[in-house]
Amino acid sequence: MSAPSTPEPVVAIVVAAGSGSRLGASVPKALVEVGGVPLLLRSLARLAAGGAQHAVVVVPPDAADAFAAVLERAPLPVTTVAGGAERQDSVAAGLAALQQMLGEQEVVVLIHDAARAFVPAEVVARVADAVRAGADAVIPTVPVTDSVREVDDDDGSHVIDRARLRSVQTPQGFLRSVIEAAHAELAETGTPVTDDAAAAEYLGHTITLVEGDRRAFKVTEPLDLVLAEALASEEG
Ligand SMILES: Nc1ccn([C@@H]2O[C@H](COP(=O)(O)OP(=O)(O)OP(=O)(O)O)[C@@H](O)[C@H]2O)c(=O)n1
Ligand SMILES: C[C@](O)(CO)[C@H](O)COP(=O)(O)O
Repeated sequence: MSAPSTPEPVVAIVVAAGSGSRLGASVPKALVEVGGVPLLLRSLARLAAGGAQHAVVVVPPDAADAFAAVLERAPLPVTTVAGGAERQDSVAAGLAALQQMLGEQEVVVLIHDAARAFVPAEVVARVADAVRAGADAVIPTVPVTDSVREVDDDDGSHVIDRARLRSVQTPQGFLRSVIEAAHAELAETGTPVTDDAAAAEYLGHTITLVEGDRRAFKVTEPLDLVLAEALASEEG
């Protein structure tokens, strides 16, 4: 009888290098405090509670000191690396840092937006479990609740069946070998994507959808902070 295989460790890449121009705060969005706690630390706590053992935090190159000061309070071991101009560049920087840390060791990688600071730990665990169960690429999604129309070239529009639509959240989970190869291919071909599942799909991998949660919303605009503050005070 062969010994049971050891499950791969879970490492998070938390992209926090965006400026948050739509939020319009005086500090990078990941450092904006909600209930007195920066969004970045809230995200890290959720990832740790969901099973992440280490995090690579991708930070804005011009704010490294401010991030280092906040990360002294991180709830799990972290490595920091400077991000790039687009989210995709920041993910690539995080993957390169993982390569430096781990060589070729296979791990489950959870790629998460720092701005999705209230993602429940159960969603994090659900994504990691699906990767461990053999899925190539796993994303949490929620149904779309508005009616949706697509604008046509002639200024008209037509309705889209929302029953078939899903909003995509993070963390998105992959075996490291899968997402590293995908991002390398995108860089080679200069192909832009808005999320990492699209990167994996570009290489032909199947995307597995798991149940997300409305609380994993992305803090993007000032109104989102109202909901964030309400969730923070509900938690105490
Ligand atoms: N060059 C970039 C751009 C975005 N992000 C990160 O990717 C996540 C999703 O991006 P978004 O929330 O849209 O953040 P911003 O790009 O900062 O927002 P905006 O477009 O309003 O400037 C965020 O956690 C953000 O910090 C990043 O690491 N590097
Ligand atoms: C990855 C993502 O959160 C999935 O919804 C999203 O694509 C990133 O946000 P952005 O506003 O497109 O940068």
